[in-house]
Amino acid sequence: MAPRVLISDALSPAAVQIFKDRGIEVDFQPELGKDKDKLAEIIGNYDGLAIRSATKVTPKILENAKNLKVIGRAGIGVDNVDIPAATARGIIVMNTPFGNSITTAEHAISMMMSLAREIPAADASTRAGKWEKNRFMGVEVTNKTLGVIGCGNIGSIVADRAIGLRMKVIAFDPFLSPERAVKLGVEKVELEDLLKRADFITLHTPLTDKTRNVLSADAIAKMKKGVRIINCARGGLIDENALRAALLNGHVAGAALDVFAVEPATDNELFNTPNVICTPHLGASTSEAQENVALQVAEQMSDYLLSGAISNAVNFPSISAEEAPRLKPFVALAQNLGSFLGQLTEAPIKGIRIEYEGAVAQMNTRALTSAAVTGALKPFLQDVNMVSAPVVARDRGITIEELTREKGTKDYDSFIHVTVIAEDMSRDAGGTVFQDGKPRVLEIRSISVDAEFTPNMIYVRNADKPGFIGRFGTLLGDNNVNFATFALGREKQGGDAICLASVDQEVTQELLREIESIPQVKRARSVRF
Ligand SMILES: NC(=O)C1=CN([C@@H]2O[C@H](COP(=O)(O)OP(=O)(O)OC[C@H]3O[C@@H](n4cnc5c(N)ncnc54)[C@H](O)[C@@H]3O)[C@@H](O)[C@H]2O)C=CC1
Ligand SMILES: O=C(O)C(=O)COP(=O)(O)O
Repeated sequence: MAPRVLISDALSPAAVQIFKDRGIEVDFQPELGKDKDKLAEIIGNYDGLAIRSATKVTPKILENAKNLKVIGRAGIGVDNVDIPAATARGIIVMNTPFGNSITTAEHAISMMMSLAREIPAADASTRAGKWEKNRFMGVEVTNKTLGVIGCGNIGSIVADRAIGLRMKVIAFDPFLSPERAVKLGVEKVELEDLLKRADFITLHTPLTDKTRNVLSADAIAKMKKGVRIINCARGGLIDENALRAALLNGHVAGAALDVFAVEPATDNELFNTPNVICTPHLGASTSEAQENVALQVAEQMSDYLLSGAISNAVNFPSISAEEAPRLKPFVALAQNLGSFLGQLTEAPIKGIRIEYEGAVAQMNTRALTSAAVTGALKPFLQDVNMVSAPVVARDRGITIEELTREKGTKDYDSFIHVTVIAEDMSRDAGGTVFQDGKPRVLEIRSISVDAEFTPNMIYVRNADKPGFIGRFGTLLGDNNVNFATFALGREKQGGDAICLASVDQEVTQELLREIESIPQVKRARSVRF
């Protein structure tokens, strides 16, 4: 069945066409994001959800999103998505990190120029027939200092354009390297310094717990008198009450705001405050940017839903379209090895170690590790998947260790070895993918075997003594269970031995008990893949 995608925000219709061209069923309901009850009611029918900032993806929506695999944000900020809740449900969250950055930077510059020359107020007054030539006295931006808070993609474009306007640009961004600052032509400063020196301050950080209210009452008090503030990032970055007070007492000469603490902002105290310019979250609203982000998000979501390729996910490492088919059998191998060990484990798991040897060590091991952890946890937690597994493991105090050795110690190009450390004991198994693309288990408890993973298998630990195979075969025959394949391995002659048999029928607990009554058998378990 074709995957189904819901577009619940005003994306460019270009996205609809991409989904259709890729063979995905798409429902375009651009107003639905505003109706959270309706969204919660129908979200269960979709594999993908494409959004902008109007759709709030809350835990309640996610609870109903039983089939949802991917949320695609046609834009940058993902603060309207509960990422931990999406991750815990195994849902990929992806954005389009560059598609609207020039447009947003241009909006910030437009807002700065509008503030400097009071263009919106002058426009309204002129059209009202007032011709107030003496009322509006602007300021030049040339030679003024612009303070950029958050100098990432958008902040750097703003800095570049401001330098073109002959401004001096200072930037506060803990992650801005001194080399990058030199390259951009900005002076890297601390926040205090920026607040004291800037004539204009523009915000370009994401909204996080660290950046919320970065322009607090305290910060505003440290600014130069007559400062002008531009916010085209997120409303929560400024304490709106403190800003209003500073505008009213003249400490701040003006503020240009594209974003607000509560959106849609239809009733905000700042609207009746002097020297404020407002736009309704238009930072990304140009036809160029909207086309860019819509096309990109539709392609990314289609890639993921159709081939498992992942780009620009904020909660999972990228897997390119070329890499996805190559990685797929190794994902199956890692997951099956983890699953095999998870199914044998009875005591709580304390840790999982995954070792990669040879060519596989160069692959996307984070994705493979997630697959191994998924396999190990699935026997206990049905809903876990590759996206949620690392978080689920961390929340349960399970340590995940990943080791890579580019030079293999085995006779295979690639080898994955998984160890599940439980409170009672550790179990391990290793394997590879053969030329036929099928994963094989080649080692269990350091004993060599060679078996494919099939839906119904019996795993037996026994003593390497004559008589076991005959009795085992007879018992299965008597119970109408047919062997498909049969793999044996032993530590040494007469020592510990193992057997992994693939059978065509389901294996009952009763049959396992009978197998365990064969004198050479120490343990018999059914494992399913
Ligand atoms: N108004 C609008 O329509 C739009 C708003 N945005 C907003 O702009 C934000 C920035 O976008 P990009 O530049 O593309 O993101 P980015 O990730 O390229 O840059 C963000 C920068 O903020 C810095 N940063 C993080 N924490 C910080 C802190 N505590 N103090 C100072 N700097 C900090 C980071 O180091 C990074 O360099 C987005 O998160 C989004 O919320 C983005 C597009 C459109
Ligand atoms: O990309 C972003 O972060 C934006 O804020 C743009 O929001 P929008 O898609 O215009 O609702």
